[in-house]
Amino acid sequence: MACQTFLRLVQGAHTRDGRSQGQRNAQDLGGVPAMIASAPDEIRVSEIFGPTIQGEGALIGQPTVFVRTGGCDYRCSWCDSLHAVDSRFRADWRGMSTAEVLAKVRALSGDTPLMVSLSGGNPAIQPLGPLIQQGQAEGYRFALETQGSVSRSWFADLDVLVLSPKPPSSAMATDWKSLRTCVDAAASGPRIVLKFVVFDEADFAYARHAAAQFSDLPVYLQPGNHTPPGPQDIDACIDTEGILRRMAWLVDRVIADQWYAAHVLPQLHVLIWGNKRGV
Ligand SMILES: C[S@@+](CC[C@H](N)C(=O)[O-])C[C@H]1O[C@@H](n2cnc3c(N)ncnc32)[C@H](O)[C@@H]1O
Ligand SMILES: Nc1nc2[nH]cc(C(=O)O)c2c(=O)[nH]1
Ligand code: SF4
Ligand SMILES: [Mg+2]
Repeated sequence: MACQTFLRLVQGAHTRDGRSQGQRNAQDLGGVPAMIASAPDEIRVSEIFGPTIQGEGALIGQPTVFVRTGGCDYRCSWCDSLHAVDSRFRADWRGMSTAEVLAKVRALSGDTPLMVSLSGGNPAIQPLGPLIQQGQAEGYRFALETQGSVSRSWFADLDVLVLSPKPPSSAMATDWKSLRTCVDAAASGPRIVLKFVVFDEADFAYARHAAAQFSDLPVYLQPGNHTPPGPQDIDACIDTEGILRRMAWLVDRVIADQWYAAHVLPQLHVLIWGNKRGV
């Protein structure tokens, strides 16, 4: 698909159906059970790749294998991983057992344990508890990235839980109660961090407000990117200039606000490779 066409598709998600944010989220959340793979222990996988470096947030720079699950209860207007969200890509997703996923992780890492990032889609809607336990028994560590809409008791077993609630520019509404439940579910175990995508002033204000409600959690801010996901010719339309402009603005904004506890980082992998898959 041509780059511009894809970009229009992604941006169009803002006003696609005229429903309110709350209505859209409620309907999407209602679909969660249907998105869990039919066999109860099967993990719906979009892609497994690496090792590469973690490009975002608290673990930036760490060699990591990514397990990207398929299916999400959100539809962020600017999602950079639509191939793991939109049902148009469903044919590329595959139901895999815990053993199959672990075997792939082992093969990619040359049997040397490292950090595994569980991302998606929303990995919280997949049965990942056994993978985390069995992988950890072999020395692998697990981080999970989620928007905080669905919590699981097995969050407590993670090494790192990255909660990335979605700001106004995403056109999604935050369920603050669910977000709190995620934090509570993980309270006894992993390191928990907040990561916010920021495109504009309203997103910045949202991040400020959300962080204030979880004042003991470290905060990572990253400039949003409008680079569409997918095709191989992605480098041709990477929005590097826009990303760096927003990055500079975000640094200024944090300093002006004396928000000295915040960390500001770009998506390093996007700067290096664009939104290319598998890196
Ligand atoms: C693709 S999401 C998958 C995990 C989960 N659904 C979530 O949103 O946290 C992984 C990370 O990428 C971030 N992300 C997605 N699209 C982005 C974009 N266009 N610019 C910057 N970050 C983006 C999300 O906010 C999240 O922190
Ligand atoms: N290198 C690299 N770092 C990442 N950090 C978060 C990613 C994601 O899409 O979840 C991601 C990704 O896809 N690649
Ligand atoms: S919650 Fe994450 S995976 Fe789902 S649409 Fe938003 S950014 Fe994409
Ligand atoms: Mg990504």
